[in-house]
Amino acid sequence: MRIYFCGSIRGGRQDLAIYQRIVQKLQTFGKVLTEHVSHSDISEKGEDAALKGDKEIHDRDVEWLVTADVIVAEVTQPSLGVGYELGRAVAMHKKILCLFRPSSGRVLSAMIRGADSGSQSSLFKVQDYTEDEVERVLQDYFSGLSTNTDTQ
Ligand SMILES: O=c1[nH]c(=O)n([C@H]2C[C@H](O)[C@@H](COP(=O)(O)O)O2)cc1CO
Repeated sequence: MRIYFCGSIRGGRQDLAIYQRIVQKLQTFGKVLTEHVSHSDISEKGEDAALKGDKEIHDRDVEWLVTADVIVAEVTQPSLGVGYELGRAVAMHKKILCLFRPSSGRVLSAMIRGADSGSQSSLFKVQDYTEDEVERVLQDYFSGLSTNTDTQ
């Protein structure tokens, strides 16, 4: 399973510790293409622009999106890049899980929450969670995916 993880970089790195827990758990389900999003040496300046220009970062990430089986996004810290990735992934008809922590005091964008039709079969899911339950929430989502695959 190829998993594309989205998390804020230039939007702010405040949630880095939770990104690390998410990526660690995702690695038990498959290959995380964007593991670097959880690296503590990537600041809010982004990946080393001298090594990789913005165009290279964009083109590489869109290519990874194309090959991904599932997208998991932590959307509590608002990020233009994450919003863009999600819009592109919707257009590609990918399975998407967005994770949001209401305890942050923020209200999630209607363009993200409203993309979840609420139906069982929706490809786009928004899940509210608290930090202590993040591994369980991921476990439940991925168990559901394999059950669906088994019955297809
Ligand atoms: O250096 C980068 N590398 C990179 O892979 N990204 C991608 C992955 C993240 O899910 C998303 C973060 O966007 P932003 O930087 O606008 O918060 O964009 C974004 C940047 C910097 O914008």
